[in-house]
Amino acid sequence: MKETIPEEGLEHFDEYLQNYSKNENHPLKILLGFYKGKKLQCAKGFFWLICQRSPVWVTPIVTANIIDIATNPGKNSIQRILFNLVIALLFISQNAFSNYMATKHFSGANREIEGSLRNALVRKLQQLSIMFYKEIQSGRLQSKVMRDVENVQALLNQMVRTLFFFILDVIIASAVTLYHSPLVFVVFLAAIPVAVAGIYYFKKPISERNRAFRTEMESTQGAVAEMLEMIPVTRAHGLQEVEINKMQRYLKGIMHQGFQLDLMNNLFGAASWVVFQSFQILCLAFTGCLAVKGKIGVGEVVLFQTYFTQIVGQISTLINIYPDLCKGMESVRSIGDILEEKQVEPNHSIVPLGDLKGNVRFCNVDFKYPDGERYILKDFNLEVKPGESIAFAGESGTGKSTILNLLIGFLPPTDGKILIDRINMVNLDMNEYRKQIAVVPQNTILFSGTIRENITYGLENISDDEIWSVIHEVGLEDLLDKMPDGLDTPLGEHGDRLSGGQKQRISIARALIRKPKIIIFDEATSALDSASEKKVQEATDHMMGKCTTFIVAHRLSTIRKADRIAFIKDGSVAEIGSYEELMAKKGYFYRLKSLQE
Ligand SMILES: Nc1ncnc2c1ncn2[C@@H]1O[C@H](COP(=O)(O)OP(=O)(O)OP(=O)(O)O)[C@@H](O)[C@H]1O
Repeated sequence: MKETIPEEGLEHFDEYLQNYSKNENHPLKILLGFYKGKKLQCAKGFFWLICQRSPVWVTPIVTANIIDIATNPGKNSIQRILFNLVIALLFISQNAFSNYMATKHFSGANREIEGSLRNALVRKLQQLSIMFYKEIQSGRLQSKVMRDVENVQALLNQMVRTLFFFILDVIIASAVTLYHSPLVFVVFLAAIPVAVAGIYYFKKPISERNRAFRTEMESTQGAVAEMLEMIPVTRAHGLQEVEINKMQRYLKGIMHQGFQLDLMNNLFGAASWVVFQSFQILCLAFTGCLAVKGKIGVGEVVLFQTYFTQIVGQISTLINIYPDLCKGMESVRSIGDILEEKQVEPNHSIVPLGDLKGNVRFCNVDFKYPDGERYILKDFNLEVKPGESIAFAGESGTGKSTILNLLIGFLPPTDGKILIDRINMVNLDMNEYRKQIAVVPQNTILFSGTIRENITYGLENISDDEIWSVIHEVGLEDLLDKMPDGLDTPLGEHGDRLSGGQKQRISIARALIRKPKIIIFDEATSALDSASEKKVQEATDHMMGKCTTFIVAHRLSTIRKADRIAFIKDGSVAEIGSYEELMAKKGYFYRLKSLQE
């Protein structure tokens, strides 16, 4: 049997954000909010759940009837027993089908919520500012997208069935008991406050220990991701034991918090078992006494006992899954940390940019990192004309990469403004702007696709000729000749099969194929040998004049051909001019250049 989830799509992003902001700090309300728009599906699911559960309510009545008939045989006893048997069999036999139908409706809804939640997280992660990522380990985020959403999905599945069955069982058992004996009903009622008191007493410590455990898991996941990234460095320096010891500290943390959580969960489970088993046996003794006194029949003793066992069973299940419910609620909060995160990259999109020409102007820009103490840029002014190439030079840490990040819009100026084609950057649609620029970052980032996919990343309908043209520009023909499937050769994770220089040239090819109006090279030639550097240098020189080019390079010889070089010192431009002019001036640039020779 193959069923599919009704395709409503996974796009519930705005709805989920509203759900979180409206029901702040109420995970249960947030959970119910996920079912918005799924009322019909839930109603159908509940109908089938009632059918599925019905044998549990009917069989005790049938059992009691048969026992009563057997202990007091009379006219038509066999027929009456057979009639009860048929009724019971009818209810029992439909259970498999109704179970399937209930699962189909609820699992469909819950899996869709699971997918939509992950989709909402992915969308939000794509909106958060680059600064947010500098502050949080990626492993923690992975844990939220995968593990926390899985916990919420498990919670939804458990919540629906267990809570619904509990409520129905209590109602049916109470109604039938009340009908047969109000006195026994009162004994039944006494179990409820005991359950509530138990949950109330254990609620806080279980929640706290769940939170501590979840935080510990997130930290460890972050540390594992970091350890994996560091493996080549660790191995190269023979620091395996240092890393193992570092990881052991995290693992001990999980061990400790997990142990505390297990103790609390089990104490809770055991305490409730003792209380309810005692209740059950008391109930049996009580109804037994009533039967001895002739107030109720033997069949009714069995009926009450079965119902009471059911209610106790349901309460025990509820109590046993309570820690899981807490874990799920904690995950609802954890997902909220991302969905409610305020560090979203602003994108006002007030003024249309149209075709970018490439005029860039920094007007009195001040910049300070949110957690930084000093201004990296102070009263920074610079105008770059379309097609001009400008290189930034200066000592390490003077803010060259920061200027490029401001230009990409990763960082907002603390004061002052950046004009792009005379439009203040804060009023631009950043996606429209960034589609017309290209960046070759300091650290090359490749993914596990093919060479073709890595070069054309995100672009469609790019011909082989266009790809080959940029491959020639960056001098990658030699590499392609050696690749078994040419452009369609997979690169392995992060392009690990390539040399640093080859990776960097692919990164440059990715920038060039976009035919950008502004191109930004952040030390793009730093990992290249002299032969590759020459080829890249030619490609860079080729780009100069075609589009506005910004370059940061430590090797000052590589920026020789730039139209102007701006020497950055104390947060602003200390010197500006062509290579020859700055060398002739014998100022800061000249001195730095002389140090490199
Ligand atoms: N996220 C951050 N938070 C606080 N300070 C930062 C952050 N990133 C960078 N800085 C600081 O800002 C200053 C400028 O950094 P930037 O990377 O722009 O310098 P740079 O001139 O490109 O250096 P280099 O030539 O060594 O690459 C440095 O002192 C650095 O420590």
